[in-house]
Amino acid sequence: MTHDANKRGPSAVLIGFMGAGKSTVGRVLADRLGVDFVDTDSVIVQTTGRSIPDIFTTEGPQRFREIERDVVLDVLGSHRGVVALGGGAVMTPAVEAALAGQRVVYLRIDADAGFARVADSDRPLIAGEDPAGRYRELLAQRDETYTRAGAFVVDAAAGDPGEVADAILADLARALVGERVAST
Ligand SMILES: Nc1ncnc2c1ncn2[C@@H]1O[C@H](COP(=O)(O)OP(=O)(O)O)[C@@H](O)[C@H]1O
Ligand SMILES: O=C(O)C1=C[C@@H](OP(=O)(O)O)[C@@H](O)[C@H](O)C1
Ligand SMILES: [Mg+2]
Repeated sequence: MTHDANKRGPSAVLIGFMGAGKSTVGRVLADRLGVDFVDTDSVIVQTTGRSIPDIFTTEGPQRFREIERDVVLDVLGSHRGVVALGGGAVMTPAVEAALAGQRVVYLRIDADAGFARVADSDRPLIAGEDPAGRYRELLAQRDETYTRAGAFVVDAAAGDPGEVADAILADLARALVGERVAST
């Protein structure tokens, strides 16, 4: 999906799987751009007053996706800075549709590197049996959607979070130059 230079929306929306660094890199990117940063998982925690694992356990994954969809659509419609989505948000069709034409950055990570980053975390989708296998399987299922939704694809393991943010900035700058050339 390419982005539409004339469409209003966030400066950039980061998508990709758990551990890609959306939350970490997104904050650095926002600092560098001098704009606000919103992580939709943090908004979910703030608005519900509950942790993500708690919502998954007590309400179930489907209800989590509904809450997530409402928060993400609200943020995409109102926030002009950098947005980091939760890894599964794009799998909700209404979210993927809302991302059309936006400056969407797919932070791509391979299964080994990504799992190593989140193996010790409390992410509910890898809380059961065979977390490494589950991680690999889910990533394989989602890669096509991430690729379709992302206007830019950036290697999430290209360096430390600052270096990944710089790689995103370089891509955004190249696109900006392309837009100016196209409009002259
Ligand atoms: N470029 C990077 N290099 C090394 N570690 C990273 C990088 N980006 C993120 N991390 C680490 O990986 C873990 C997951 O990062 P996070 O930003 O929560 O990912 P996501 O939001 O995509 O799930 C955190 O411990 C974070 O510090
Ligand atoms: O991939 C997913 O379905 C999820 C990713 C998590 O966010 P991060 O991608 O920021 O880890 C969080 O939204 C929740 O645990 C579900
Ligand atoms: Mg995150």
